Amino acid sequence: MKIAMGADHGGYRRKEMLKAYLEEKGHTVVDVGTDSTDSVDYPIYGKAAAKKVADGSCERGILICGSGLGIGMAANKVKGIRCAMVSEPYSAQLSRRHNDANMISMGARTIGGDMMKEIADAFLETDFEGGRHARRVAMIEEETWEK
Ligand SMILES: O=C(CO)[C@H](O)[C@H](O)[C@H](O)COP(=O)(O)O
Repeated sequence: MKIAMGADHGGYRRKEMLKAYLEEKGHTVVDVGTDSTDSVDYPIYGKAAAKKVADGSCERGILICGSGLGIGMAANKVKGIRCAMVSEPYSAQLSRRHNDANMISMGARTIGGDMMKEIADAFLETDFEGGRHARRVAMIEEETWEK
């Protein structure tokens, strides 16, 4: 699978580790940076990776910052992106089964490396169930929505 990856300085080392793991498993990673632990602004990398997923050049995206929160919020501002902020594999699996998430974000300051690998595997190996969930995902994607 072709996967967009992005991180800020807080997530840089984990991104490198996870990129190597995913490439070893046969995935292709499109790395939008950052490329060091020098301080940067996470929205740049969250949005850059999200655009790769939104324009179809990557099938999924994985983001890492200090908490996993801000970089995921930034990604979700890009139309067509459903980025789930996750910290364990079951939520990653459900984000695919029920929400058709096309990106996840994780926190390097809260999640260990081995757990990140398990989360990434769950995210990448789980299919969307469709059915009633497709209706709900379509509602998320509506431009305007009234109760
Ligand atoms: O999600 C974040 C912010 O909402 C991330 O944790 C950032 O990595 C964090 O804000 C970076 O903080 P720093 O003190 O500038 O390293």
